[in-house]
Amino acid sequence: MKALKVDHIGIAVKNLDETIKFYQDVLGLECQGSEVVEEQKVKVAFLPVGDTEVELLESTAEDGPIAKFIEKNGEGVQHIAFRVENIEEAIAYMKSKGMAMIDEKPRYGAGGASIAFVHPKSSHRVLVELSERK
Ligand SMILES: C[C@@H](C(=O)O)C(=O)SCCNC(=O)CCNC(=O)[C@H](O)C(C)(C)COP(=O)(O)OP(=O)(O)OC[C@H]1O[C@@H](n2cnc3c(N)ncnc32)[C@H](O)[C@@H]1OP(=O)(O)O
Ligand SMILES: [Co+2]
Repeated sequence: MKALKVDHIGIAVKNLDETIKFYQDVLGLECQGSEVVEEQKVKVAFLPVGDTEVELLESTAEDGPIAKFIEKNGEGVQHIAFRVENIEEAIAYMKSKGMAMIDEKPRYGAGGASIAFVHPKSSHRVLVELSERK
């Protein structure tokens, strides 16, 4: 298994529209659209930069992972997503290396990706997302 690239950097924000303005006006990025991902209780916006993307995440529910993260830490980088060739193989490989998987089966990710999270306790306190895109 080899991570192919940084697919995106996930940033927890309180207000999507306000934060998008910063990335557009100050960093010159363009928002490629937004999507509600019910399963993760988030509304996401993607802003491509080079061959990767910034993923802005606003919570849609008080008990969602982004709401909890902001409650504890405030806004900021919440996860890093690595692109993998085959998500099932990547999950199996991670498990063989003793990683604690939050998701043992692929879940739906924004834009139709297949994703799985590795628990930060296994990955030196960085929440790692694995992402396969067809
Ligand atoms: C739409 C999709 C996409 O890209 O397509 C997305 O990205 S969705 C992105 C949003 N979805 C997700 O994040 C789903 C996966 N995340 C989760 O299941 C959860 O957020 C967990 C990562 C398990 C954390 O849950 P919770 O806060 O309830 O756990 P906890 O308070 O017991 O925390 C356990 C330990 O992990 C640490 N911890 C918690 N969140 C962390 C984070 N984001 N980065 C690094 N460390 C983190 C805590 O400080 C704590 O450390 P200590 O024990 O040392 O105090
Ligand atoms: Co993500």
